[in-house]
This record gives sequence, C-alpha cells and structure tokens, in this order.
Amino acid sequence: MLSIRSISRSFNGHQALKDVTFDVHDGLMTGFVGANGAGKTTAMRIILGVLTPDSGSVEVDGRPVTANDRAQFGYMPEERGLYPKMKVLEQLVYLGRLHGMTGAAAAKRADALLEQLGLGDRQDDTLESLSLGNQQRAQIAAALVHEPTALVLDEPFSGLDPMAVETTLGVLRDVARAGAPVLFSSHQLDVVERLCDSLVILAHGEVRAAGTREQIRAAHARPEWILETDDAGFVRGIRGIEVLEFDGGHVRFTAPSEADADRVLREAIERGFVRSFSPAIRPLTEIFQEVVR
Ligand SMILES: Nc1ncnc2c1ncn2[C@@H]1O[C@H](COP(=O)(O)OP(=O)(O)OP(=O)(O)O)[C@@H](O)[C@H]1O
Repeated sequence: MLSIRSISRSFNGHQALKDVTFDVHDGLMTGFVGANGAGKTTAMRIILGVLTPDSGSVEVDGRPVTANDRAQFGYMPEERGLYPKMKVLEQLVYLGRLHGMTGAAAAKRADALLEQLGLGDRQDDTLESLSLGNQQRAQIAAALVHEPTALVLDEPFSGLDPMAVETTLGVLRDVARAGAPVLFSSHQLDVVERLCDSLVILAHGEVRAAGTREQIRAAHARPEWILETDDAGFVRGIRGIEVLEFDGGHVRFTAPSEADADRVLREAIERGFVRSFSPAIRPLTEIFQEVVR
C-alpha cells in the first residue's frame, strides 16, 4: 500500500498541497481527480520523489518510502518522457535494462506490452512518427515495462480514443490484479466513474473526499428516482420534489420520502403512459461538483 501522510507543499507562497493524506491500496485502481491546479501533479511528483514536500511523508506498507522502492515504481509524468527519435521497442528495452532487467527479459515484456496495447506492428517505428494517441500508448508501455511494484500515471487516458481507453484499462487492471497499487489522475469523470475501484477528490490542494466509489456515493447519497413517461414536465410543479434532470419525457428527481416519490408515480399514471419508474444512483460527476465547491 502506498500512503501519503499529511503532505504540504508551497510554491512562492502559494500552498499547492495542504495536509494531504490518502492511501492507494494494493490491487486497486485509484482515480485521482480535481480541477486544473488542484495539486494532482504536485502530489504525484512527491510520491515519485521528483519533488520534496515541505512537510509530511510518503510510505510503502507503513514504512517510509526508499529510493529502492521508487526505482521499482512505474511513472508516467505529465511532461511524458520518451525520446522522439528512438524506435519504440528499442526505448522500452533500454528502459527495462535501466531498471535491471536483462535485454532478453525486457524485450519479451516490451513486445508483449506493445502487442496488448495495439502497437505490435509499430515496434520499429520512431516515437515521433506515431499519432499522438499511439505515442500515449507507448508512454504507458514505458511505465510498465519493468513490472512495477506501484504505478503512478498522470492523465494516462487523455487523448486516447474509446477503444484505446478500454485496451489501456485492461493492461492497467492486469498490473493491479498482480497486486500493485495503481494511482491515475484524470479529468474525464465518466471514465473515472467506470474505471476506478477507489477515488481521491482534490480541490485547492485539499482532499475533499476519498474512498471506494460506493463509500463516496454512500456519504453523499440522497434518494433519487427516474421516471420515463410521455411528458414529465408536471413533476416540476409538485411541491417538495426537486427536479435534477429533465428532458421531455425523462425526469430524474429527489424526494423527501418514498411516499412522495409514489405520489409522482401515481400522478404520472393518471396522466398517461409510464415507460419506467425506478430508483436512481447519483452520478459521480454531481458528487464531484458538490465536494469541490
Ligand atoms: N514548479 C512549480 N512552480 C510554481 N508553481 C507550481 C509548480 N508546480 C505546480 N505549481 C502550482 O501548484 C498548483 C497545483 O498545480 P498542479 O500542477 O499540481 O495541479 P494539477 O491538479 O495537476 O492541475 P492540472 O489538472 O491542470 O494538471 C498550481 O497553482 C500550480 O500553478
């Protein structure tokens, strides 16, 4: 387990991280979300030892992280880090060897990763000759080639098409399944909602929410329903009902009790055809907006 303990860090008097504490559990994909400038990259750099904190510590399995631990981490930095003019496979093997792998082991792993990430036929092309999305896949392969004990990825899904997101997700899940903690930042909340097991929400340098998706949902839960009918406009006029989403025949609303929700259903039936009526789960995007406010 990777633990970030009470980390604070300022740049020229501006506090980028304020007493930040969270855990990245082994075997779980932890999504790290927050608006621009929230402090995600700063926290990731501190985990990797690229930046030092003003106070606080990074721990691995309850003890202070060492240079040796960090050498075994996989990191995809915001500024990326591969050589544009070097061939893809060649650089992955080079990186693997820097991490102490034999040339043969590095080549085998790199080959398998590139195949998995859909770059099997581009191994001998230079990085700069690839499309941006494919360069991104190569960067992900670079973070994984040495079979890292922990994985920290800054925006790994940005610029990837939906198919590539799925492929990359499969590869990252394999790393998590092998027991490593995986932390990835993302602005794509829909992607995070689907992909992560656990979540850390940062705003203005502070952790505003952390836990599994279910824990965060439960902490911000409220009873909601979705009604699909011919014309759902009447729901907006019912006292005590708050409409959260409305589009013609579709309405998502919150009500103080089940009895109030039943009133909505009864009125819908009286007015005409009801396609469906069911409890709804609050989207993470809404919880996010609420906690970062
Ligand atoms: N090297 C630096 N020098 C000065 N200020 C910095 C430096 N690095 C980060 N900051 C500041 O710290 C704050 C947090 O930045 P950080 O890059 O960590 O945020 P972020 O959540 O990763 O944002 P984004 O989603 O835009 O990448 C910002 O106000 C930023 O300007």
